[in-house]
Amino acid sequence: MTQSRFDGRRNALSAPPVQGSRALVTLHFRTMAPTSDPTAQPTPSPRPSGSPRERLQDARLYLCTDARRDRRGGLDLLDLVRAALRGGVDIVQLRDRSLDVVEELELLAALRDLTDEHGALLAVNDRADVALAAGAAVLHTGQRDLPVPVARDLVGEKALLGRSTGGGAQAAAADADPDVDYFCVGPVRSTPTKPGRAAVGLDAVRQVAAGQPTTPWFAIGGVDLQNVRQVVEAGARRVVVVRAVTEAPDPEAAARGLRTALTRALADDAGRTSAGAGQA
Ligand SMILES: Cc1ncc(COP(=O)(O)OP(=O)(O)O)c(N)n1
Ligand SMILES: Cc1nc(C(=O)O)sc1CCOP(=O)(O)O
Ligand SMILES: [Mg+2]
Repeated sequence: MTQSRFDGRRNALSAPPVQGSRALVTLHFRTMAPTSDPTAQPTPSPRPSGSPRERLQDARLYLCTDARRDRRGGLDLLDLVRAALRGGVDIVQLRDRSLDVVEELELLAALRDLTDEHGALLAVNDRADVALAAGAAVLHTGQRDLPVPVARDLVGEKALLGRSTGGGAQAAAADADPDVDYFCVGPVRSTPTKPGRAAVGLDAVRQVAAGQPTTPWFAIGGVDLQNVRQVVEAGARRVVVVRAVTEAPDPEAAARGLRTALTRALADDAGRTSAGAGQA
């Protein structure tokens, strides 16, 4: 596992962190050890280079994961994320409220090395200060988190802002907001990963797709290999998953399988209908 330790100094080797109009946080990290497994085979990245906003346009598969402190008998966090990236994940979010800020920043520093190596995007959940400190490309907020204008003011213009919605008016508002770079629609199915949140169902996905949003959007909640085609047929072009990768016995194979299924379903759907043409 990569060892990244907080030392309060700027990492001269890394790209400068995204700066907000109000630079509340000036903490930076220095990577203390090689970031990749020297025995691992290099994986050619199919992902395009370009700005984070350009890469978001091409993103299809987004992984949220907790810190895997108990490992559940499987891979630790960095091995899991490395496997998921090899399998074709485009965006990785660390979502774990049990972490204190120092722990979260240490893990984010290591995750940033990994996502950078793979041309993927790193996302921080909820906290603008942590996103800034980690130099993450993406801050994701929900309906009960920082309001979008406040989040934008804190993280600055370069950062990508993601927003959770339950579809309907929330999705329409997110799509109309120029500060929202992407939004999510869910939970498509009820999920133990988000207890207490009622499923919005595939109808909500269909309704959002029918509105032909211009902002990139993802379906989330209970998405897996078995139902990803249905989700695409309902109009989604991108998906977020948690358990489908984090609880898989082979997370790399799981991510690759999802990616392949998504790509095939998208190609078939595009062949069946032109309604998807021009959709974000
Ligand atoms: C990519 C992505 N989509 C949705 C969520 C959920 O956000 P939120 O509703 O704020 O709930 P928490 O994750 O904060 O519990 C997300 N985090 N990421
Ligand atoms: C983190 C999260 N947000 C949701 C939303 O609807 O906003 S659903 C969800 C959990 C998705 O987990 P899984 O893929 O394991 O079902
Ligand atoms: Mg949140």
